[in-house]
Amino acid sequence: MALIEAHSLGKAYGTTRAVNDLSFTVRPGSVTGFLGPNGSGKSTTMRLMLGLDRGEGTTTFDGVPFQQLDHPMRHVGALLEAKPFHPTRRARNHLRMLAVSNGIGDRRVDEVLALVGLESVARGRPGKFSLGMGQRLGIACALLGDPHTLILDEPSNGLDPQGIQWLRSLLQHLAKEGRSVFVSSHLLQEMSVLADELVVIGRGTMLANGPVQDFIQHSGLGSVEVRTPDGALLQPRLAALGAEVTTSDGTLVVRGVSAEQVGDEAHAAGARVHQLVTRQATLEEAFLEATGLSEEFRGGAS
Ligand SMILES: Nc1ncnc2c1ncn2[C@@H]1O[C@H](COP(=O)(O)OP(=O)(O)OP(=O)(O)O)[C@@H](O)[C@H]1O
Repeated sequence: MALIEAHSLGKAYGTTRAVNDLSFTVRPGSVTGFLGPNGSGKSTTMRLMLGLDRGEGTTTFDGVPFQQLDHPMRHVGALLEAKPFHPTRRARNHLRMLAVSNGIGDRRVDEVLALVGLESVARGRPGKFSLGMGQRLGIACALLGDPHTLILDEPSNGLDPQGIQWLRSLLQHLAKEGRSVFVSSHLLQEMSVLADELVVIGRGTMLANGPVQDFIQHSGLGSVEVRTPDGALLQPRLAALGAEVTTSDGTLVVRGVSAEQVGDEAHAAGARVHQLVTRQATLEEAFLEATGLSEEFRGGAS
């Protein structure tokens, strides 16, 4: 078991509410993606979960708050935005220091260095590491205690495409082993293939929480595209059902009704259908729709 339960998390900076009454659970065996626009409160939420910021609410790991865990690194592995590496302390020594203070043996240090692909630079100094190498060292720290729970803030930052694919397989593998993985990312395409569940926030407030597929389907942005020479027969029937219908190149683009309903109406109207395609919204489209009104920082039109 490795259940994370966050209850009524909240945090204000002066008069700004960065996080507002957030409650969610991260189930063992799943990757839960944490999405929100810039400045929506993701990093603050993760710090609150780990007791690194003072605020409202509680987070428990199998029922126990982070501060009350014996050897916390063995229970919860965390990667936060600010990397606390000493720039001149060699990577392996940094890991060894962490290991000793958490009762973890040297063998595990070498294991995690190999796991993140940093064996060849184990004696290198993080100050000279690229962004991606620093990120891999951060992931090694998070994995050091072989924890059953991971909280990772933008772990794919600075990773190249191979690195992102590697990280995806690693996190999915760890989740399959029964661990809980809570991970934030701005890479929505990546999140759509990585995550099972989502927590989506805007301006510190919960916008959606549940399976990725539900979030995409509820967006209302999916459509059914019908290629028909008899659009004039079909269109009014679909409109009468409440569908939103637009035409493009002899194809009706229908929103708000299912493919079955479109097929049935075409049959009833005697309209010939040459092609009928269901097009699902992308996670990016669903995310933009859900967070559109809650963006903290919005660029002007170019
Ligand atoms: N130390 C701080 N002092 C004052 N305000 C802060 C502090 N840290 C964060 N904030 C504010 O709290 C809000 C949430 O910030 P946070 O960094 O948690 O967002 P985020 O979702 O992680 O953003 P990003 O995606 O850009 O990393 C923002 O309005 C930010 O300006």
